[in-house]
Amino acid sequence: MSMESLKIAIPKGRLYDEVVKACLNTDLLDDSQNISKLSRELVQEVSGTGNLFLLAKPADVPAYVEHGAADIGFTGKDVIAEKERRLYELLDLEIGTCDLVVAVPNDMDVNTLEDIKDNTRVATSYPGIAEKFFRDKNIKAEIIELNGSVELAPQVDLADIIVDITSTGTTLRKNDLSPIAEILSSSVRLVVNEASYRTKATAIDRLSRQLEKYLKKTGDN
Ligand SMILES: Nc1ncnc2c1ncn2[C@@H]1O[C@H](COP(=O)(O)OP(=O)(O)OP(=O)(O)O)[C@@H](O)[C@H]1O
Ligand SMILES: O=P(O)(O)OC[C@H]1O[C@H](OP(=O)(O)OP(=O)(O)O)[C@H](O)[C@@H]1O
Repeated sequence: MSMESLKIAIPKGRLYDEVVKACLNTDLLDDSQNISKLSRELVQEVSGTGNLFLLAKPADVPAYVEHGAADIGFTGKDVIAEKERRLYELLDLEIGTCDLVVAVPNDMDVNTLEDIKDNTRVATSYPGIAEKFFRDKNIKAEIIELNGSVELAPQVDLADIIVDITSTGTTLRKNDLSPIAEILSSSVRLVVNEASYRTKATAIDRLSRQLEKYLKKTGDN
């Protein structure tokens, strides 16, 4: 049976290997149809299927999907939640798991959210999520947007506290920070363009079922 071909936005950084591994268990890709991030080609056509893999920054995957440059995409819930978008979130792949937390310097006298004073400066790469979180808690925070190495900011007095990802906890620990609240727990999700889900429903539903089967198989082990 010939399937509709799909444009698939995938994250080219740390999530790449696990996302490709999941795709290898679907019609999107098989072992003989290699894609490679080492080639530096950001659009890669898969032989035989007409599927196109787009290698994007994880935070940009939702934009490619929302605007229809990609039919579907794989990326972290953290970056999906950062901005309100018109797209469907179809599946949790349970890979790339990490937590978005509020963390404070160990020598700061703050143990819970209630201890945070008004006008506290918060460094984060998630200004949308952080803004909303503190607003909902009636805490007046001043958000300072950074693109990475957020744990550095409190050490040089650019910010008082941070909102950032933690996974093993090493980066927080090595920078004398402790988490005091979890904002969201993240993992890789399959997201789908709204129009593509109407015009390519057969291929997308089939893919979703294959991924679910793969998840069940890996979960059982
Ligand atoms: N320590 C971690 N452990 C597991 N998953 C993580 C961790 N940190 C981030 N992630 C997930 O991976 C995504 C970021 O991936 P990656 O680090 O490749 O992108 P990036 O932030 O654009 O990095 P860079 O700017 O270094 O290319 C996050 O959005 C999150 O979903
Ligand atoms: O709990 P850990 O296992 O230490 O992981 C957490 C770190 O991983 C990510 O950083 P990344 O390596 O992507 O660098 P970045 O700070 O430039 O985003 C995240 O932003 C944390 O800094």
